[in-house]
Amino acid sequence: MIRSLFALLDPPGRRRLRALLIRVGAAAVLQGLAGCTLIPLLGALFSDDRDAVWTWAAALAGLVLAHHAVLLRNHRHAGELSSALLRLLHTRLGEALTRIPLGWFAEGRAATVNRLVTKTALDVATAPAHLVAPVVAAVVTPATIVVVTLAVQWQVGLALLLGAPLPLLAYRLYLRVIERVESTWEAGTNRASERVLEYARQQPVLRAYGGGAPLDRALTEQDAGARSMVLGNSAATAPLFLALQAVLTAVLALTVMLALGGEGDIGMLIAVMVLAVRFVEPLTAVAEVAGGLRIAAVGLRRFREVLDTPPLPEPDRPAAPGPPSVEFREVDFGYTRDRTVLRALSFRAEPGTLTALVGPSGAGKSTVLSLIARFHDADSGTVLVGDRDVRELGTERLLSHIALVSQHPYLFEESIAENILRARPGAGPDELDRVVRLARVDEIAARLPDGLGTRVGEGGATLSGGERQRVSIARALLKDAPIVLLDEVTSSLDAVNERLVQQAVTRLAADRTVLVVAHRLETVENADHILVLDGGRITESGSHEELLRLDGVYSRFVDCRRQAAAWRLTSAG
Ligand SMILES: Nc1ncnc2c1ncn2[C@@H]1O[C@H](COP(=O)(O)OP(=O)(O)OP(=O)(O)O)[C@@H](O)[C@H]1O
Repeated sequence: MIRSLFALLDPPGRRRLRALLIRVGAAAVLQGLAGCTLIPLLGALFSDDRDAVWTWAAALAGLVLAHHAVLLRNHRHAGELSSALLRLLHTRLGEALTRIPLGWFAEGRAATVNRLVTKTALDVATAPAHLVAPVVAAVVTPATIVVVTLAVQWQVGLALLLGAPLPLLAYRLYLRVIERVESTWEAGTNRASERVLEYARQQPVLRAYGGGAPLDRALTEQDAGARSMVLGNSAATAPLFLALQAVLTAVLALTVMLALGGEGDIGMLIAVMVLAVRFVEPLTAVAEVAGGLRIAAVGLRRFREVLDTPPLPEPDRPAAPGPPSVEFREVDFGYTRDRTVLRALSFRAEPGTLTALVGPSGAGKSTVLSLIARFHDADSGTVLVGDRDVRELGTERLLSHIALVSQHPYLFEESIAENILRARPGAGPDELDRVVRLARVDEIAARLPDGLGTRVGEGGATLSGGERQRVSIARALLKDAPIVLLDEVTSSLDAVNERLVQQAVTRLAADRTVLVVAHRLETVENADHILVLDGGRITESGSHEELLRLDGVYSRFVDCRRQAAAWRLTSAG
């Protein structure tokens, strides 16, 4: 753990930790030496040498005072190191989150990040202050006592030396048990955090369909994990304390035998007995903090897993893209090694055209968009934007050329205007006005009490799905990127909203290269090029008329949409 802390810290932090360890070591030596002065002190007492008694009593008092003075300073320094470490962990995590491939966040990582920032960072940061000192003392103080005891009463010194591995073995066993129960508990706690977030956010769905069951299950699983953690902890602590008591009992028995056999004077033997107790004391203290130490070590490993997640490789000098085409050349991709989602996918979208992606659910349409925006890199083949490999453009330059409008756009808990201005914070009121009109957000603002200044709640909760998508289209219009990746809303919108969203999409598409995961017939019919995806492959491609003539998957898709539209018209009528 100390090694991992060193690896994590910056040079000043490393210097601080090194200085703290040296001072903690010095405090432990002073503690050991203070104990050892008992030998001459008790010897002087029993031989009635008053001068020597005062001298050794003064030495003992001096060592105890020095030990406490160093401890006091250590507490202050450990506290400073902890707060520096906490800041560093938060900063490093913040930096890592901006570098990690965007696809990483799609895999339910919100609870993990939340836990790292709140609990795990504290567990790790407080480790040097509360946990490292007992560990260092557990090694240095007994070592000092062994050295001195070997010098004055070698039999007892040897017994201490030979007995020391027993508690160490018990400690290793303890760590192994704790590691196993800790990881089950941690996984359960993470799952419970995710379900709690879901429970708080998705109350309408839960009330409509019932089903607090997943949360109940997750909490039960977490309880079971916590129970096995407590049970495992006490089961593994017992052998540790037993080992310590065994060493202590053996040493005390040996001392008594030596006394009865007339070896050494009585004062020294009593002092050695006291030293034997002091020998196990720091080891007992470390057993008490071992659980916390383990939790901090596991926390540090979790931090490292996130901090060491490799970012996508970035070019030294990002290339400049040409006219905004998008091309896939023989692209294979899978989220996991064992499942390929896109297979040998090839197509080209010319600049200024609209390409519609259609196909059954799970065909890989959204995955195509995520590879263009480089949320992930292709496993093989090449994705080109502006006739350049996206890997040569670098993520920052690539994303500056792309506007993304997702099916469920996220709006921040701020006003509509602030949400739109995120695309270009320096934009003036005229520009804001223009995109608001183009995306038909003016129609939303007119109905709201504070117009564009109305706050929209977490995630845009106070707006409808269609309204949220119009605000996000305005945001994309303000960004004015030459390439637009659009995932159309699948949920059925009312007729007015549908018409307004369609108008907004048409204006966004003008003069841009658009790739749209299309669910609306009107969008598909107007596309320059249609790609039909099935099972990660393009099974049909061409214009609307060409594909209808094939009488295949596309033609069935169109029939389906027409029936749905007719049904909606009939039911509206
Ligand atoms: N983050 C992810 N991790 C693992 N698998 C994923 C992930 N995202 C999508 N998939 C899987 O990849 C496949 C393609 O998903 P994708 O979302 O691209 O399909 P789609 O055609 O857009 O579907 P839909 O129309 O339902 O949105 C699916 O089988 C899906 O389960």
